[in-house]
Amino acid sequence: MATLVLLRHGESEWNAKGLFTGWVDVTLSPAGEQEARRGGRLLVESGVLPDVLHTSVLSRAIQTAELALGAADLRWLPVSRSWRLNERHYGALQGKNKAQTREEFGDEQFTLWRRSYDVPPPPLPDDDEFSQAGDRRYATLPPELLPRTECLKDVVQRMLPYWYDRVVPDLAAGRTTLVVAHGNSLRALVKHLDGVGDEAIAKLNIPTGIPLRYELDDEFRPVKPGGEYLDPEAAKAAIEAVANQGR
Ligand SMILES: O=C(O)[C@@H](CO)OP(=O)(O)O
Repeated sequence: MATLVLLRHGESEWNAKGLFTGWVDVTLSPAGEQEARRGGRLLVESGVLPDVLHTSVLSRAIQTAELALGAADLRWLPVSRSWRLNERHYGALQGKNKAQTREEFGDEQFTLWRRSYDVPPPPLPDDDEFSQAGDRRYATLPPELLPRTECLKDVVQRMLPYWYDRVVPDLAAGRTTLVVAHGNSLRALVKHLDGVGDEAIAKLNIPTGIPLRYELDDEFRPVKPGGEYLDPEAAKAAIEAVANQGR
């Protein structure tokens, strides 16, 4: 049996403005910083003390982990970071306002781009101001792996190698493992863990800043499907708010 804790970063500056973010490297809003610290306090109050940390290479996840672990007096934890835990690349929607996009393209197309399993938005040109084509943090990534857009299926495919090769070994060694990542990279991981269907995953949303604990069996599958938010009431309201973004 092993304990896995998933934490979506706190509210970012672009979450607050209602913009599609993806791989754009925005920082936390002041409210997001508070959420991150509260996430750390929830870990302590629930007696869930991680031994290791995994994050994406995006600042909002790194900041969240630092603030949460600071609040839990666990800044010293060993850490591993990977682009494979990054948010879904949102293609040509990066930098666009969600409500305006919904108005311009209609609810069906908006929902398809935002929550369908296998329909990616149009690709983002490399010369776009919100492109990551020249970003140093991806310089060692083979060019064919650097996405220009992704659907959730693509995220599952690029995230799973990191899960099997880097996270599972920590769990197998009995380490309580904290993964701090993003709305859609965590949806991809939850889809895998809980075996959520391609249709049903459209309805699954992850709130910012509230740790989600999973006890995993010897095959690294949840003992209790869906896991357990450390603040279930707050999670319920926040999940609803994520679902309604752009409306
Ligand atoms: O903009 C994004 O990158 C994500 C997460 O904030 O948005 P959504 O929840 O709409 O997929």
